[in-house]
Formats: sequence, structure tokens, C-alpha cells
Amino acid sequence: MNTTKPTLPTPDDAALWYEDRLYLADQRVLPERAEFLSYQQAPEVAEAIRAMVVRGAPAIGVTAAYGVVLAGRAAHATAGVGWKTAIEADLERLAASRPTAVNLFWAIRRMRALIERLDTTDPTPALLREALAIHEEDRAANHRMGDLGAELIEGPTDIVTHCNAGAIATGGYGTALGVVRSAFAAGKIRRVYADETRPWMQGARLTAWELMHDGIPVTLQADGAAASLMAGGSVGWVIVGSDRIAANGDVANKIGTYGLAVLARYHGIKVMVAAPTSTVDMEVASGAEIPIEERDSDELLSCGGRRLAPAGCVARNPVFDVTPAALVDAIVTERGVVLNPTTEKMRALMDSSMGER
Ligand SMILES: CSC[C@@H](O)[C@@H](O)C(=O)COP(=O)(O)O
Repeated sequence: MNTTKPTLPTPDDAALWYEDRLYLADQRVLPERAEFLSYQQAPEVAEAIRAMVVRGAPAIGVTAAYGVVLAGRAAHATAGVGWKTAIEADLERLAASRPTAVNLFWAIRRMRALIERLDTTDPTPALLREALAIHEEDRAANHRMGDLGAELIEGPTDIVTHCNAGAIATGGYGTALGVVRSAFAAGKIRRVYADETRPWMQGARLTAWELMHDGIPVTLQADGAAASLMAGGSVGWVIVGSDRIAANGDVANKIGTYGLAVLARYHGIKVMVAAPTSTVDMEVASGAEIPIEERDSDELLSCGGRRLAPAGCVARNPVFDVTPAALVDAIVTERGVVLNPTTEKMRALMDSSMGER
């Protein structure tokens, strides 16, 4: 738990618990403004996830866990010994906030498992201990993935990354950017090329901010600039995170990742996906079964509050796509690395006990 009142968010501060409430770094306004918003009610946390105050699959999971703490506290305050029934509506609200990032459902499932073991007294302390453990385990997993991913890279090389899979998208340190941080420290990375990532600009706003904060050389590029960069021959790896990995190793990630993976294969560049096992969903056989979030087309039709497209223009705004396992060279998790993923290899990874609860 944080011991000082959160004031100015750093990349490691996506979600923090201080005293009796949750603080979220408002990722909608970074880096122009660095500010926390505070939450004491689970429905407001669900809305913050939906509105992308907090985003990035692992950070969404951590936030949902803290949301369950608030839900438990409110349920006990209103229903007393009947809190386990009263909490249900908030659990459902949290689960309905975003559909693709499976870490959300994983975190709620883990909190539910604890709820089942608790008695009818005030659940707040026990729920908070579990949420803090989820947060801390995610941070530790990212450091482990950083080490494992960095080992795969023969440097020095340039890297392309897409969206933001950094500290601010997780419990801390980052998944893809955790690998970048560890590999840069080992002298294996010259420069990171960050796709701007239309329409939410997570690359321009968050990845560039994080890497500049750490002094890691970063160059921002338009999403469409990746192909010509790759043709130049300096890029050794595309490194990205994931919102959900299917049982066969298909990877759902920010829209545009699939295109990057196709480009990478054409240019002989390797693709690494760094994600904790809380992102692996063995209940979906392949990427075709992963629900892909479709957000409001206004996110695409406008930019920075200014309308871009003509009035009446139709737009589609799927915010994730699926990269087939055949285009993925390595999936890096805290339990180990899966090269050229298949269902058998993913099952072996998930059956392994390291880090398992
Ligand atoms: C460590 S975050 C990995 C993914 O969650 C990230 O690349 C991504 O697609 C995030 O999407 P977002 O819509 O910003 O929540």
C-alpha cells in the first residue's frame, strides 16, 4: 500500500491504493497533464475503465481488483451479513466495463474465489490484501518477463513497439516495455520506434512519455511508417503486449499489431509478445473466439476535439486485432518463454506450477 498521498503520477503509477481509496493516473490527459483521480465507489471504477482513465490489460485487472475492494466495503456497509449477495451487482458492473482484456475477468475471478472463502464479517481488509497481492505479483511478473525477453535479443538492435505496453499499462515496469527496459540496460537496444497508435495515440502520448522518462532513445512514427523503417534493416524485433492470448497462441492486441506482424515476417524481423499468464485464456481455442471491442466511431472521426471526417462519414473502430500464432516468434510470460507457440506448448506453460496459486 502507498504510504504517501499520491500527487504527481509517474509511469509506474497507473493504479494506487492510499488510505481508504483508489487513485488512478488519468491516462486520457497524459502527458499534457499528470494528475490522479480518486475513487471510493466500484461503479465509478467500472466507468473509469470503460472511459479509459486506466487502460492496458494488466492495469485494468489490477484496477478491477481494487474496485472489488470498494464493492465489498459498500456491500457490507449497506447489507451487513448479506454482503455476498449485495456485492454481485458491482462485480457485474466491473466485468462489463471492457470486453477484450481478459486480465479484467481473471482478476474478478480471483477476487470471487476469495469472497467464497470469507465469512459474513467486514471483508474490506481481506479483499484489500488480495488486491495488493495481485498488484505486486503483476509488477514482479513484469520484471521476470523483462529478464526472459531481454535474453532473446541479440543486440544492439532497433525495436518497433505498438500501443503502450509499459509501466502505466500494468502494475509497474511494463510487459513489452519491461523487456525494452531490461534489454536496454543490458546494452542490447539502440532505439525504440513507437507507433503513434491511432486513434487513442497510446504510443505518442504514453510510450514516448515513459521511454523519455527513463532516458531510453525513442522515435515516434506514424503507424504507416513501420514498413519503410523495416525495409531499412535496422530493426531486429517487434515487441508488443497483449490483451488476450488464446489457447493456440493467437494474440489479441491493439489494432494494427496484426499488420505489423505480417510486415515483420516479410522483412525477416522477429515478433515477441510479452504478457503475464493472467493474459492467457485457455478457454478460447483460437483468436477467432476472442471478443473484439468496437468503440465509438467518434474516436476515429475526430482528433483532439476537432472533427476530421466529413459529416455523415461512416467509420469502423475495432480497437484490437488478432495476430495468428504462426506470425509470433516468442510469447514471453513470467513462467517462461514459448517459442513458435502451439496449443500443446501453451498448455504445457499453463500447466507448469511456477508462479501458480
Ligand atoms: C501491457 S498492455 C498490453 C495491451 O493491453 C496493450 O498493448 C493494448 O492493446 C492496450 O489497449 P488499450 O485499449 O489502450 O487498453
